[in-house]
Amino acid sequence: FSFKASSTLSTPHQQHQQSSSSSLFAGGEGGESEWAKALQENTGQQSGLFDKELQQLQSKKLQGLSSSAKSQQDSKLSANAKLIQWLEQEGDVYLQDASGWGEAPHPMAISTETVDELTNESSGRGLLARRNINQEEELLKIPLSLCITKKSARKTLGTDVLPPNINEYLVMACQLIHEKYVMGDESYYKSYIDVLPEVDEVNPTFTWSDDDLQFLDGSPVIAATKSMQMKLKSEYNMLLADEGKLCDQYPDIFPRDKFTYEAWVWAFTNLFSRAIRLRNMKQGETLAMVPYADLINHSPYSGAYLDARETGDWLFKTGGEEVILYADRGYRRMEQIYISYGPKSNADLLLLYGFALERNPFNSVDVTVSIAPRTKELVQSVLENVKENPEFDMNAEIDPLAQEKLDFLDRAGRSNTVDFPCYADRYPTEMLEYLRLMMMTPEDTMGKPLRDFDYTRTISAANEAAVLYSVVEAVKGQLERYPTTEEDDAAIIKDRGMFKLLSYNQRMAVRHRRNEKRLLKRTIAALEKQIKTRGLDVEDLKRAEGSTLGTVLPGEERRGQKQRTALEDRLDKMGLPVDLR
Ligand SMILES: C[S@@+](CC[C@H](N)C(=O)[O-])C[C@H]1O[C@@H](n2cnc3c(N)ncnc32)[C@H](O)[C@@H]1O
Repeated sequence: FSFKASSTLSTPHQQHQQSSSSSLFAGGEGGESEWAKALQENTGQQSGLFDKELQQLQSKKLQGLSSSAKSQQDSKLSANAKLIQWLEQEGDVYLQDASGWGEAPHPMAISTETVDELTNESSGRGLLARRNINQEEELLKIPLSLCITKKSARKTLGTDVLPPNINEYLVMACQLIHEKYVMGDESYYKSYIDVLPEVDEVNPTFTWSDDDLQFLDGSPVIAATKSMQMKLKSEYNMLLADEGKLCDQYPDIFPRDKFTYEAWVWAFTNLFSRAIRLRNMKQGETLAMVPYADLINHSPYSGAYLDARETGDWLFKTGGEEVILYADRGYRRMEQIYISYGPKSNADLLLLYGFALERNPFNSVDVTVSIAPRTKELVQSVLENVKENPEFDMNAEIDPLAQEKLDFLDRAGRSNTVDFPCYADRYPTEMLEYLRLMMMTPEDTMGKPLRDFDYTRTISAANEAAVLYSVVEAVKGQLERYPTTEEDDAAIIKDRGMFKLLSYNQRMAVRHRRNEKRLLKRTIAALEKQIKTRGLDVEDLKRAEGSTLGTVLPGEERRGQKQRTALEDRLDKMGLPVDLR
């Protein structure tokens, strides 16, 4: 089997569609050779041509494998088959490839091993098209009654033990631990729990060792990871482990030897990388672990996403709810099906899902900008300590608007530090507004108060120049934090033999830091071009570049910030309690 062989399955028109869709996925997701590789992988179901073909290929492939790899493969296959059986029995989910009464053959099958085409790294299990699939075809339907949610967790562990206002991540983590470590073979969800990966199969950065994290030195992912680690530990202690908490209060339900911190980290590894927020529920929204649906890998180019709907047809509503997925486009037989986990940057993916993409249109790097307004006191104190601050501009002047700027920020509930996601070609308006304000001079205000200006728009050419130059400076500052250059990283990756010797985490880290540097360099180039094309680099606007106002003062960057970091914003959006400090 090869990609070319597949063309016998499709019409010329379909072939045209196929090649255009595979070029869309040239970022290592669904490209042609991955398609061919996926073909050589495997599924766990017994009947039908598709499975027979795959089994034949499978046995060929297994010939080259060690016996431990073979037995690992076998146990994965049997876990897949058991999951499908469980879903059919318990949820009446139709997953067969044969047509039945009123049911079309199920369009997908589980592959136990998929790989990223560009990096050749494993992406674990995935779902493949069993046959050609039309756009908008229904791909799956899983009843909510089989999902793990806050409701199922409270019901399982006791509604009196876990109060109604408890955070859904925390309570679902408890149910996951309960099913895997307390109930084990007796768990109702056993077939589902058995296909959930271990921590070392996912490797989100919050589970990395400090040695591995060192490979990310300079990257904002480290701070995000450390915050997350602290957060997980304190949530664990506050809910379960501290004196008088659940392990003490209800030792039968929360036995300490099962509700360990390791189990907690396993539960969160699975929650962060697999739980889905269903928004279209009868009663608002809910976070859910959805068996089978959570076997679908991520592509930032996919237009498909999972959501809930009420069961039954338009005439007879049955009162239940189910999770559904429609095809975002046509798929050819054997192609891997992807959904979008949302517009996530590589840093987010690495932190929560344990992988990053070589091509990601949503990629960004968090950059901190902090402009210290030069009040009289500040300038004096810095000049007094000039030895410690050699980079400080000796001609620094007091900014006559400094105090007004600080008061303005204070009234708006803002601090003088912004942490913003830097994309190669766009900047958040929040950052531009902040910088426009901080760069105001008496020539801009002409005596009017600062609050009379609209900072969502350009104030003056000189102000805009100062803004863009300070973004360049902040981005350069971020680049300087890395101990190695992009070229160093590229050389490490290029030496394939050596690169292979690094662990998965280390390889991910090197690729990631290189991609961050690439993005930051592109940002600088784009900004410099913009400054030129907008005519902002002319001499009489020089106050911008040489401005005493545009520099980040030593030690000022993180001091006294009130505002949340970009990570906290993301956790907030995910529904986690976010007060990390
Ligand atoms: C919802 S699960 C998808 C199924 C998963 N592959 C499995 O084996 O169970 C999400 C996890 O799949 C992997 N994954 C998903 N999309 C990926 C991609 N495009 N590249 C690499 N790994 C991916 C990551 O390990 C991620 O944490």
